[in-house]
Amino acid sequence: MSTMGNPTNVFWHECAVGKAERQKLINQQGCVVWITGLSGSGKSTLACSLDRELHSRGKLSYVLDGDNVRHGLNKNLGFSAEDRTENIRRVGEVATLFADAGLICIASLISPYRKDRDACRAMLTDANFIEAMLLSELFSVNSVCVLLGKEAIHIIYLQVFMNMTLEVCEERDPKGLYKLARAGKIKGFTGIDDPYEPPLNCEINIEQKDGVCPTPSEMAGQVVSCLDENGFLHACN
Ligand SMILES: Nc1ncnc2c1ncn2[C@@H]1O[C@H](COP(=O)(O)OS(=O)(=O)O)[C@@H](OP(=O)(O)O)[C@H]1O
Ligand SMILES: Nc1ncnc2c1ncn2[C@@H]1O[C@H](COP(=O)(O)OP(=O)(O)O)[C@@H](O)[C@H]1O
Repeated sequence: MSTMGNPTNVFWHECAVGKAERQKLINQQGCVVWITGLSGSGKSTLACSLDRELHSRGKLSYVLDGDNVRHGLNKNLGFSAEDRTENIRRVGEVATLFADAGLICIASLISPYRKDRDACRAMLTDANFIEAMLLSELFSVNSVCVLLGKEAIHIIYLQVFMNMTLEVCEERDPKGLYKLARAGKIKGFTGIDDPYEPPLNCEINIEQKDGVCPTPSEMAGQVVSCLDENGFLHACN
């Protein structure tokens, strides 16, 4: 019998404490900041800087970094298209749980394929969220919470694109992986002989200006501003 696919005879068990109660307890709204980009584009650097900035603002966050998750939860996965899809799916599911717990979950993975990122966005979206998004064009997210009730916004997903050229990433090459990939010693390396599909729908685009890359704290500032402007750093009363 297959263990994959939709489980049969398995039922959802509602717990005594709901998301709204958890959020109220820790005075913040759970959401996911999903950072995508080439190896060497600065995903981990931004994740750490953002984590530190949120911590200093009294917000509880947690980083799920591709490299780190592949040491444990996903250590049975490689870099085939199927394994990358499963890697993204699992991290998306874990990020959903963290956000449901009320944390700001920062996921930083190459996540090269659009369909996998879209599947995560969909995982973190439900009918209430879509309704909230429509209303949020008229009101701030906090107003939307009030209008729709505390449970209205279940989970929010913000995608950050590290929009760095392959040349910049290859020049950095802190782990020497591009060099190995160019020498044919790593097969299927993203950007070299495996595709990276840039987002069409990211909320935050981080790029060089006049050939200069924003500093780690400027990159974090850009994300914090977006979270703040959209009300995610305020309590949802
Ligand atoms: N073939 C291949 N392609 C890309 N990256 C590779 C590969 N082999 C190993 N690595 C190292 O794995 C890190 C990327 O892991 P991710 O989980 O983020 O990848 S993915 O989202 O499943 O594509 C990546 O880390 P970052 O450099 O931080 O992106 C690399 O260190
Ligand atoms: N904003 C930045 N400006 C200059 N160098 C950076 C910046 N962000 C990251 N780096 C450097 O680029 C390299 C790759 O960054 P890293 O965060 O490890 O990327 P990724 O996680 O996408 O592989 C590191 O040596 C890091 O110090």
